Amino acid sequence: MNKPTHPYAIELRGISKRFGAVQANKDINLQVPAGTVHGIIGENGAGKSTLMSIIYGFYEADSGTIEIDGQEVKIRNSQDAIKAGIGMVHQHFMLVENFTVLENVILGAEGGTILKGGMDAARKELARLEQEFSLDIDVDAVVEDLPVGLQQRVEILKALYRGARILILDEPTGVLTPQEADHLFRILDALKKQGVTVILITHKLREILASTDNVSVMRLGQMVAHRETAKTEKEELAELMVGKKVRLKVLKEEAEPAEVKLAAKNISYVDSQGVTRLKNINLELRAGEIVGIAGVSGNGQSELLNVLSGITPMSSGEVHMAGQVITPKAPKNAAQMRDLKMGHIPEDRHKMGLVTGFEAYEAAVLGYHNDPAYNGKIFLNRKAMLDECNERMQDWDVRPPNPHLKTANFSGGNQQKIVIAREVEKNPDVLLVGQPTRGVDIGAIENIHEQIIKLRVADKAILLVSVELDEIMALSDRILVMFDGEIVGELPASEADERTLGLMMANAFNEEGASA
Ligand SMILES: Nc1ncnc2c1ncn2[C@@H]1O[C@H](COP(=O)(O)OP(=O)(O)OP(=O)(O)O)[C@@H](O)[C@H]1O
Repeated sequence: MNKPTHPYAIELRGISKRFGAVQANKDINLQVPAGTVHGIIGENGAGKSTLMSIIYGFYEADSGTIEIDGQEVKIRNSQDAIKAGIGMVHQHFMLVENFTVLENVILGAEGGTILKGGMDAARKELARLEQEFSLDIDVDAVVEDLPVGLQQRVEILKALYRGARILILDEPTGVLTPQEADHLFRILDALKKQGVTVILITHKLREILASTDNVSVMRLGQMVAHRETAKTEKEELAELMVGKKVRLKVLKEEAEPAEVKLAAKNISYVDSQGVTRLKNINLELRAGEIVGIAGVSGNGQSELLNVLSGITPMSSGEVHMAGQVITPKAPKNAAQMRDLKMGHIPEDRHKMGLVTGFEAYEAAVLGYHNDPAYNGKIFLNRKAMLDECNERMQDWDVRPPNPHLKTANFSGGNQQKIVIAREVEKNPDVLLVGQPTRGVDIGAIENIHEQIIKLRVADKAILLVSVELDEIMALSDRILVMFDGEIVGELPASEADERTLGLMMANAFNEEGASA
């Protein structure tokens, strides 16, 4: 890798971007020293993604300049960004699942390594990069067979193959196990040693403190602070982001679980391809307890939430709830489960929680539109819906508090607040919660966690699925671990730690336990 030729790999001056009434970026200045890891933090809607989209050419700034290695560049699209040596690893991977790693990496790559040297040259270059940065990838593996952590490394390889010297990672650890996240940070370290500059967007201050050299803080579209990481701490960063002191710990009393509110007995689910996704799941949720489900994404957690919430019919087994026995022969759909007082915060807010073309006040009653509160004589009572939406936006600090804004145009965290508020405010007896704080900032996490604890205090039964082990450990009273469609272990939260859970999630506990 070439030695940096300028102290700043990238420098932004006076970048502004407006979307209608929203000033998403305002006069942003940023200097990222070459060969460093630079964190960008900020609340939901602070403008981080907009800024990165400008650097990567998805949006053009209204004003301001971008310099790479001291040279001003015009970035009108992602091809320009790639030419300027910028690579981006998105939250949602952009890989062709049934292609191999090699095919994915060379797909669409410009410059014609393939043309000049054929596949062999491409393979050689990949092997070099793969080794240089300890990526640990088999370039002939088919992407769909790879766990998420490896798919992410394929994205990194793809960017490096295209000559990236500045790599932007947007919330990279959201879907990783702790072990995969550790590996990612080792890779970032290797990148840095080779002179690559990394920009890391994350809501996790622990990651910022552990892996960055400098950190910049955004609030309400502006860059409000820059800090050398070694000279700051979690509390200061949280306060800079939110503009006030933030409690970083969940406060809760000892649980006093009461009667069983939901019991799943021997549930199995075989999908339309004939693949068994859930195997003999047995679990009970009691009033006044939070049961956490830990697991690497894709091990049946989503299917479990879908089956329990009535979205997907189970293949065998029974669910007992509110005096009803639900079986494959006597199923209940999602609306009927809602009538039994089940709330569901789905994992994927885009696909299942919202209709992104709807305005916020419409999305705020999705699934509850038959509620008499919103029912006019012929049409829905728009005023009642708007009033309620306005009130909830205040209570849940949704930004901007505009019930007419299309849900697609809220930042990820604010979309999440709209969904959670809708489900929690209906006061369910049983609440299924999937990834409640994915992509949500520290202030909003505090609020969401408080609400979930309040429901527990009010004797609700809560099933929490999250890839965030901190969250599972902080909120749950009991933790179940899922692997390959089965519950492979259970621990009281008081006995759980990250390493133990991480190993159980990889179903490696016994082997490592034996060798430790
Ligand atoms: N295409 C768009 N049209 C209208 N408004 C937008 C658009 N994209 C972003 N915004 C608004 O710009 C502001 C900044 O959003 P942005 O996504 O950059 O924030 P963020 O800091 O990345 O948030 P998060 O952490 O939730 O991802 C928000 O108020 C958002 O609603």
